[in-house]
Parts: sequence; C-alpha cells; structure tokens
Amino acid sequence: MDALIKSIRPNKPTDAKTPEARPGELDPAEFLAAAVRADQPRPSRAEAEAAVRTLLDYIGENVSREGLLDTPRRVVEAYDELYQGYHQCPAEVLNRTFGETAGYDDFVLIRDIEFTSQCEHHMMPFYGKAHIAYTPVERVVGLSKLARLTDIFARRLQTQEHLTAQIAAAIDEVLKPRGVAVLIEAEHTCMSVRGVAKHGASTFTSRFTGMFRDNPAEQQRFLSLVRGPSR
Ligand SMILES: Nc1nc2c(ncn2[C@@H]2O[C@H](COP(=O)(O)OP(=O)(O)OP(=O)(O)O)[C@@H](O)[C@H]2O)c(=O)[nH]1
Ligand SMILES: [Zn+2]
Repeated sequence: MDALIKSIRPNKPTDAKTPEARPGELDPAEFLAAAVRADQPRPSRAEAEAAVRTLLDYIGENVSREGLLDTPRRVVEAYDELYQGYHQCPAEVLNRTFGETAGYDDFVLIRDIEFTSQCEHHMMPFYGKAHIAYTPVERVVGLSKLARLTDIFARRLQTQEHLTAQIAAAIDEVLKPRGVAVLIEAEHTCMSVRGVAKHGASTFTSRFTGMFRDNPAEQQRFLSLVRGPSR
C-alpha cells in the first residue's frame, strides 16, 4: 500500500500507462492512491491567489474594488474543498471490512449517492447520482465507504466515464468481490449553462465487472432495482 500511495500521479492519458497496466484497463497505481504528486513542487497559496487576480483582470474586472478584495482567497479555499480528492487515498477507505455477514451472498446496492465533480475540459461542475452494487466474498465494507469513495474520485478533475470506471476498478481491486456494477447519471453545467446550452440533458455511464458483466440477468436485476418503483 505504501508503494501505491507513493506512486502518486493525477489522471494520465491512456497512452501514458505504466508497464504494469493491463491493456485497456486502469492502472491500480493511478486510481488507488492519493493523486497529488509529492515529487513535484506545487505553487504557493499566494501564487494561486495571484492567478485568480489575473483571471479577474482578464474578464475586465477591477481587482481592487471592495467586493473583490477577498475573492482570490475565497476561490482558492473553494478549490481546496472541490479538489480535496487529490489528497485522499481511495484504497484506504475500503480497507475496513466486516466478516460477520451470516453467509450473505447476494449483491449489496447503494442507490442515489449524490455527488458533484468538475469536468476536466472546462473546470465546470457536473453533478448527479451514483448507484453502486457489489457482491461480497465473505467480507463486506461499511456502506458509507462507497459514498466516501465516490466523493474522493469526484473531487478531482474528471470525465464522467473516467469517474465511473475508477469507482468500479477501486472496488474490484481492493475488495475482490464477485462483481461490481456502477451506474452514474449526471448533468454537466458545461453543456447546460454555456456552449450548446441544453438544460436538463442527462448523461448515463455504466461499468460492470465480474458476475454483472458476465450475467445479463444480474445486470438487469441491478438496473431494475436502480430504476425501481420508488423513483
Ligand atoms: N465524454 C465526455 N465528454 C465531456 C464530459 N464533460 C464534458 N465533455 C465534453 O467535452 C467536449 C469538449 O469539446 P471541445 O470541442 O474540445 O470543447 P468546446 O469547444 O468547449 O466544446 P463545446 O462544449 O461543444 O462548446 C464537449 O463536447 C463537452 O460536452 C465528460 O464527462 N465526458
Ligand atoms: Zn466540460
């Protein structure tokens, strides 16, 4: 685990995978560790605030007017919050498991995990719900940890596809369950408040591994529970 935590790097283009990565799969060293690069100096807070002032200048604002004096500080603090996932380790939240399951052998589904993430193309929010199921082998993980895992990945720059794949891959890699199913539905503000400006358009992404990938009936049961009568 230490080696994983040390091999820290943010999302990389798929053609830049380490040799250990299986073709077409995510590299565990990328998605199981915190993502801040320890080996690369980061700008200071003062430099980050100066960058915000530059952007305010760029849009034509008067950075010295009273209403904007504290804005660079607030923006950097907001960034600290929105991007805290770079400093958190996904593998750690899944490490605490419980063995007393009375032989439970069906999948566990958590539906409607709300999240907000930031798209990596425009740095604008996309938000929605994640639905996660996994079929445990002997040990189960605390339910809240799947929501925490979602937040860690969501609090980084993302595409929805990458977010979906990372959540599934982390559960698969750490818990080694019989299968994982992840469905995410989200609205992208870069598509609703700018650009093509289509309010209300939803994007759905899914990832199935193990029994969910191999058994269409299980996949269907997951999807019908997600779309169940209470929705
Ligand atoms: N596949 C995928 N695309 C995304 C996601 N978030 C934003 N995008 C899209 O990323 C694309 C970036 O396209 P570009 O043509 O490079 O950028 P752009 O000129 O700002 O595009 P427009 O949004 O069409 O104005 C846009 O089509 C966005 O809708 C995501 O999570 N997944
Ligand atoms: Zn975008």
